[in-house]
Amino acid sequence: MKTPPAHLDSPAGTPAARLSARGLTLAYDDHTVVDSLDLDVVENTVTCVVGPNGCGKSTLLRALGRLMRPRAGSVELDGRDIHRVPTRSVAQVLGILPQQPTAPDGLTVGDLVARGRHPAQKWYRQWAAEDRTVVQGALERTGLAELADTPLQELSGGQRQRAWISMVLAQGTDLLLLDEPTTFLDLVHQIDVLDLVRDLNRSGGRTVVMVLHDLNLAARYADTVVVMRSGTVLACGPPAEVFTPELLREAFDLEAVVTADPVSGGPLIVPVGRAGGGA
Ligand SMILES: Nc1ncnc2c1ncn2[C@@H]1O[C@H](COP(=O)(O)OP(=O)(O)OP(=O)(O)O)[C@@H](O)[C@H]1O
Repeated sequence: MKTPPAHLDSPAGTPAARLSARGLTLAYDDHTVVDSLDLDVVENTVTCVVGPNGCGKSTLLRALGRLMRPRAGSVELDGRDIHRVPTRSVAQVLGILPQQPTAPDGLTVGDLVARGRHPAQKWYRQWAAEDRTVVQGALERTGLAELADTPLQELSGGQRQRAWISMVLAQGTDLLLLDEPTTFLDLVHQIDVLDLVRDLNRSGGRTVVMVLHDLNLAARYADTVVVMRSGTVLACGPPAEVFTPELLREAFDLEAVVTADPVSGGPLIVPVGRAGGGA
């Protein structure tokens, strides 16, 4: 994939939006899923949230994206409780790709990506040449330009995932929250998407928080890894410091060898088996 065009960058000269969680508790009915969690997302970096199934990663991401109200504590955007910030203002700085996004039947790829522009549009300006350029740039950036007129339901899982990523890109926000952006993607497209995310961060100034299951991809692409277990943060820091055999045992019940990734020089996790030798 190519370097992101300038119009997909964050607005020049504007300070990056700050996102944090303070004593965040999230629950579904009486089931507490995230418990008194504190997190400061460092601006202009890539943060990967990892952890075993069901530990609360998606729930945390949804709350960070204002899709869920906390039971206690808060999510703060630039120091303000995110639920006190108007929806449109949030959408202008924060784009979220949930785990299982849904779209109405018949929507084409181009229509979906164009929807990403809505928060950027002013009441007096419905659709401008700039919006068209941004949508086209986002489609090209994810290799979908030729499928712009294709209905979403006719795409493969991987193509559909890239269409949603294009929509979030077209939103042009400072902050990108991505839940499993590599779901359904083959290995080459996984690397393409994560290279794109890194480009958007490195040359586009975006702050990225993404949930990833693949620890080695997290090790390669994250500046900071947040390791969750049972709704709390077990460890947070650079992958080389966080991914130790002890931590992997504690967080994932995984016995693993941690060696050097011959490509990135960062940690490479080689699973051995379940810690304790159980089935
Ligand atoms: N909409 C919901 N209603 C009720 N319970 C939910 C809902 N969504 C998630 N849960 C529960 O909350 C817990 C955390 O789920 P969550 O999806 O946040 O975990 P996760 O770490 O993202 O998991 P995975 O790695 O499997 O995607 C699980 O026990 C799950 O069953």
